[in-house]
Amino acid sequence: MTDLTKFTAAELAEKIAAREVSSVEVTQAHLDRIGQVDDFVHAFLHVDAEGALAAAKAVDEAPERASALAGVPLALKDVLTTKDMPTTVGSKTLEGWIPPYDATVTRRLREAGVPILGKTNMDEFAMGSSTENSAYGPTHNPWDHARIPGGSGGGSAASLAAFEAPLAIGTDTGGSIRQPGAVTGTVGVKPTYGGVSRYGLVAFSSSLDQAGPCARTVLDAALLHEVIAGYDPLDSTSIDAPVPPVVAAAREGLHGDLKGVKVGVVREFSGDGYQAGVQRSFEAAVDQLRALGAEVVEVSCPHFVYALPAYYLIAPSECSSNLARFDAMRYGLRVADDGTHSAEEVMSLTREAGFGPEVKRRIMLGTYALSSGYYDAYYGSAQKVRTLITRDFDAAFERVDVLVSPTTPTTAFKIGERVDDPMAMYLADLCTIPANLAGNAAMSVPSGLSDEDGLPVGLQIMAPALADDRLYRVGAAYEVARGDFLDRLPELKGVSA
Ligand SMILES: NC(=O)C[C@H](N)C(=O)O
Repeated sequence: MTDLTKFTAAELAEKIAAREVSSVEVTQAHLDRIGQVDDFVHAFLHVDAEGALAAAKAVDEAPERASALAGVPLALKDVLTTKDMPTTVGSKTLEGWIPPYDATVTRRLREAGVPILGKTNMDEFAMGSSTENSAYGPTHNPWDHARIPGGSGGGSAASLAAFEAPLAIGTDTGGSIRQPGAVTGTVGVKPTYGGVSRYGLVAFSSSLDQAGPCARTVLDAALLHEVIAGYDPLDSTSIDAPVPPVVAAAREGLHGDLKGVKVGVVREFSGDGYQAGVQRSFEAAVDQLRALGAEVVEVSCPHFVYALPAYYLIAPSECSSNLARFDAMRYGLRVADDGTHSAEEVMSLTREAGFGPEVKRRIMLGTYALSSGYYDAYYGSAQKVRTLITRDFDAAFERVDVLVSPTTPTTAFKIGERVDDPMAMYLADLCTIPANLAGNAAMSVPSGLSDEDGLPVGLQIMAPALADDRLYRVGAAYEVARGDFLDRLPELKGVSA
């Protein structure tokens, strides 16, 4: 029998629409796959077989398709609220919390007839680059069990690479969609800030957080992008503008022609600290873009090298304020509530017990950066750097249509390798952070496997705000030239094939 987990989302959607297969069959096939491999991968924190199958059945019984993805199941990062499933954000603080409302992204998925298989693992409050900061244990990279799947959205990316889901949702504050995409050989897109509603996205750093699509192909990501994007009055930073024509752009890209497209290679993102295999994969990808007809030039963005330090002032500052709401009174965990402690003691003991070390580190960094006397020197300077980075992008986009770089300096590192070295962990986002600080759109598309270690490498494509469609055109064209490589994914332990 055909293995329904091996198709793209676009193919599955067509088969379901033509009633060649039912959504129930497709959803069940993925639930079975999760049952077979997830003890090994640990991509999911919660699986909702009943809910997913009920949604699938509703699609099968509906007279009309609710969307282009109707019936195709999906894995949802556990940072987006779901009123019928727990939302833990990878933290003990919210263990068992069932939100009273759906995030706008969740609601749009349901309205589009997309069955939600479950919630995926993540670094606690999306702080991390390896999923090792999850309070529920790490996710493993399907390419190598001993390695990280990236973070914070490692669960979403791993679920795609392990064929547990054809589509997933991630969120990207500093790279949490793109870096996991790169190290698992999957596609991840951070849409323009404001392009996808943040309503119901548990906030880490509100001026940077952005939900986006994760998939195994560029066209699949585009189809999902179109379902979740668009203006939402419930999010004050949502952009009231038409969604860029991402699906049409992906289809155009599939013709494999990039004549007339100008591509800028970011000079600052190469050299020391970049693994040789990553560098070679990137150079080969640039050659392929050229072969597709693109005009390639080198572009300097001199302030990008300050993006990482600026991010580690801005993101922790916003986090220290956002996470103040976890006070043991309103949600989730409460300890020491035995009548012998004051309310303040209960709050502080609960925060001590509920937050992991990385979250505490960021709250302290942020509180320090915002404190009077230091505010101008730290937070204020970081905001100025943010403006300079935006100007670098503006200047670059006067010359080129898109910018490219490796998504990450290295391939997937070993579990445990960077846990005691926060700086090394932070460096995983060196190339992804500028797009978050400026608010523009960026994608990671696999550029095959590194010739050094046989692990996936990501090509990052960046476009101006509200020009997300450019990512899809270039990404899809490149993908055709690159060819398939997921068939080289090692067989997972415990899977009988
Ligand atoms: N949330 C993100 O986008 C991830 C980033 N690695 C961070 O730890 O902040």
